Amino acid sequence: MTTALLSVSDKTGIVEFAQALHARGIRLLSTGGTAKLLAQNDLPVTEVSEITGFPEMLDGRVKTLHPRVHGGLLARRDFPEHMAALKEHGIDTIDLLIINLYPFAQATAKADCTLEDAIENIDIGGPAMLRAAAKNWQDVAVVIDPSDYAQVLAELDGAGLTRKTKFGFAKKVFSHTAAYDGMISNYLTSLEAGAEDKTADVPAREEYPSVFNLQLHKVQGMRYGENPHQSAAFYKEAQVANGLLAGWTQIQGKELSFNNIADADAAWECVKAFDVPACVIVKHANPCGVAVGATLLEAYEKALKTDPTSAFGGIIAFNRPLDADVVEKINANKHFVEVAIAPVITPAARAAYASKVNVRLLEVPVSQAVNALDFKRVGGGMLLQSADNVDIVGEIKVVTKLAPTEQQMQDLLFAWKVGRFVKSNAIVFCKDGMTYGVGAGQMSRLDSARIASIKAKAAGLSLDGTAVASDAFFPFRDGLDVVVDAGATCVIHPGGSMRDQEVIDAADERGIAMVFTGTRHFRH
Ligand SMILES: NC(=O)c1ncn([C@@H]2O[C@H](COP(=O)(O)O)[C@@H](O)[C@H]2O)c1NC=O
Repeated sequence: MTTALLSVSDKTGIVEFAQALHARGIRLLSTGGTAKLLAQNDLPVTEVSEITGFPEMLDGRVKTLHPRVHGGLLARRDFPEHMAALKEHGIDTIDLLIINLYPFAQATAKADCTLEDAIENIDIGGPAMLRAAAKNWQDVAVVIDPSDYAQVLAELDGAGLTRKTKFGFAKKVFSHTAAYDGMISNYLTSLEAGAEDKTADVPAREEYPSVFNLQLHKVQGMRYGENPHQSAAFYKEAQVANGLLAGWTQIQGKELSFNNIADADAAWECVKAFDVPACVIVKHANPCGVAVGATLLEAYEKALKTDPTSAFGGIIAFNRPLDADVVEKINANKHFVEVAIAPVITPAARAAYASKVNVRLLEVPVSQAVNALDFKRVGGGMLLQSADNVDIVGEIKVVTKLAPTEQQMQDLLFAWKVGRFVKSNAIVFCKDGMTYGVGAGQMSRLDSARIASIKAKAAGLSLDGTAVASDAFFPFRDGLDVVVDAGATCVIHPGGSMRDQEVIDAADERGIAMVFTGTRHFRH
């Protein structure tokens, strides 16, 4: 390896890396700003303009777009005719390319970014060199990630960069340029009509671009998908926001399955919604026990009471560090869980779980972060929407003669929070920071109401004095009658039905308190 070309926008670590290359006898070529920085640090550097015979021009739009650069990158060293062409035209080979591109993402994230600014931040020469070098990966190593600098130096000190490393770098490059172009496409196709006539303005943008590009990185292949005859793999975003499930650290247990991950996400999203110690137990993507308490132990014991039968083999999530006392209780209850999730699993809790080798333990930092967009696959298409991450929009309105007491209001708000994480139609009975009955995923709200009360009875729980949340309005009074017959004394739902008055009259007639939220929380 004799010659390296360095051309970076983000100059972090570049001086040290260039020093290390120089110390290994590698000649340094570089573009304007990068070359200047290297020279300031006493490194002998040849400017690209010296070898092209052209100054960098057009405000940097043309720097490296020249046969002396691209010939040096693209010539196959094992093709005599390629090498002869280089010799004929006096072109030297370039063996190592170190690049990062104009920061389009950072530029367009700024509130005052005009269309002109955005366009100027589209790198042209960089991707061209990246693609050239990556295409010729057998002869040229191309490094875009500063975290790879150390590996490059280590391999240079050995037998030279391996084919595996160079091919890995080439794959990384094409994924990177695909993501870079995807980002540009998302930006440009989100501009509102007429942006092209006002390039000096900050352009108005549609929420959803006309072409949507998304890049995901494979985390793991899976033994199977939702069912054993389905294949599956798990992918995640390049940058997972702190607090989202995909940022998990697995402490113990077998590999997570497709259903484990889907259910873990449901449990984690629900438990994160609470700001006091909380426990959520999920089965088949629905909470079958949710509770808050003064301690996690109390929250766990309450959550388990809702539906101990369904809780067996479920996914359990906590929003506070999980300590040994809770794990010991889980073990004493012979409560088998597939996955346990918490922001921290203390060494004592890990020790208490150590003998249950099949239980997957995940740590995920707690935060209020949610996915910016929610996706749902349909045949030949994809639905995109923003996250359903509001508890209540607007004011809660008491619509009955009877207003809820302070305690009832607390129970109603708890039930409403839980209801957001229950598949529609959702009916949730709650009291004292705990779910008493969960009716999920029924085609009729009436059936969800009936199922919730049947399940509560099966768990030996009385629904007397409970608060009920319904994820959408009661279209008729019948659903309301079912929950009041079961023992509920207050109800929260969005309202907005044609027959609101019929339902309000029914609530008054039955002597319960009812509030409207004005917000619906369907979940499919
Ligand atoms: N136009 C070109 O020929 C060209 N060649 C390299 N660049 C980019 O220029 C940047 C480095 O510039 P400088 O070394 O002048 O700070 C890199 O992000 C590199 O990707 C170019 N700039 C943009 O297209």
